Amino acid sequence: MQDPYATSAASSSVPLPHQPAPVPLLASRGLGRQFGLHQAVSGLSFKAFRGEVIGLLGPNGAGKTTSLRMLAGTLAATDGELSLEGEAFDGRAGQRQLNRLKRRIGYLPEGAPLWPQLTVRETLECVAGLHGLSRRTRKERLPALMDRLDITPFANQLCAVLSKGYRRRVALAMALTHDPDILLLDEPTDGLDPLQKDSVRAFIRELGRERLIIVSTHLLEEVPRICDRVLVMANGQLGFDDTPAALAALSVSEAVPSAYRERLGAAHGGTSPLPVWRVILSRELSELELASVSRLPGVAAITAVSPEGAERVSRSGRRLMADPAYRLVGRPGQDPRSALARWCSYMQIRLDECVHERGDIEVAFRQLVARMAEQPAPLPRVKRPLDADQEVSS
Ligand SMILES: Nc1ncnc2c1ncn2[C@@H]1O[C@H](COP(=O)(O)OP(=O)(O)OP(=O)(O)O)[C@@H](O)[C@H]1O
Repeated sequence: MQDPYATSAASSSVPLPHQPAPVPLLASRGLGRQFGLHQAVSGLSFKAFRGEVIGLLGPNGAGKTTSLRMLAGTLAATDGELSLEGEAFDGRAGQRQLNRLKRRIGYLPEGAPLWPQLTVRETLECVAGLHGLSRRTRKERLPALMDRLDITPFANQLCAVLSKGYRRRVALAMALTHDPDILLLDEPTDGLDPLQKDSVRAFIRELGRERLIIVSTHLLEEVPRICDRVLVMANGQLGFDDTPAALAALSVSEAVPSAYRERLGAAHGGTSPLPVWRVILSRELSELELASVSRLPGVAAITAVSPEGAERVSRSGRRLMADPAYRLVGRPGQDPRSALARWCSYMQIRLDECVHERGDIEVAFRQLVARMAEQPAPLPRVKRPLDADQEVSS
């Protein structure tokens, strides 16, 4: 996985003139959806590229399903537009144009709706027919897909009697029938047993090598395993767009004094994490020495932390004070460790430990969502452009 700080530094570098900016496979600009007077999603903007697996996170009601439905072309947007390899689609896109979008997209909807009166095989045949796949392509693709998702033994079973986990797998197979290059998956591992969860996650990673995958999930532990990038939504708005490691790092940088966080974070989009190291030295630093460290290249701040268990026991059983521990905050994209090591050597202070604090994705998610909840909710437009539940016909 990429180092988040390396990413921040790279993204801030100016592209060389001869390098054309890559065209995103899917992009959304100011996408929004209003249901009646309720603004469910507003100002959703991001660019997504082939080969990315993007996690879409957010608390219940954040707007994830609404966003995925708009991206899949099954729900009309009331604001903004999305584009597929540069071709723009907005709420007024015609059916023919939307069908072109749908041919490129595989969508696994929330709840995995199936046709109860059809068998698994009939379901996949039917979906393949709707996508206009030739008999030959169906013969090659469907058995392989059923094998990969372990549903071959249930091929002749009615969908109505499938267990929740198998319904999910059949729905995933339906989304993949036409071999789309964009996959939008709404909670794909919901209801699966632990072994199947692992198998589907591995499958998603495999599929993501050559496609773009956007996957909504409440299972935060699966995000670092399958995603290269995370979008976090709350109140219908996007509040974070970076790597899973960068999201986890937010939990550590939350512990950084707010004055530094605001000063440095604001310069990097507000939610950018600051790189943090836990440092243990052979002796305590004076105020003067702390000020001297905070001026080293790449250092934003250094603060003393109270170590858990303020004392330790030596081999002889003697109680010793714990080593002085500090939290060293780097500037985004910079690594202050060598400067610190040189300073310690000059000052004849032993640098016992300098460990990158990676943080905890669950803690970071909670903190971020709580912070986003404090922001005012988006105001709906007074005029209703569409009825509350108007959808795009499929
Ligand atoms: N068809 C609809 N008509 C009216 N309101 C809707 C409709 N669909 C969604 N909403 C509202 O839009 C908001 C966002 O819902 P959405 O289902 O997108 O959230 P979510 O993040 O997917 O939630 P969850 O994690 O619970 O699935 C909610 O307040 C929901 O009640």
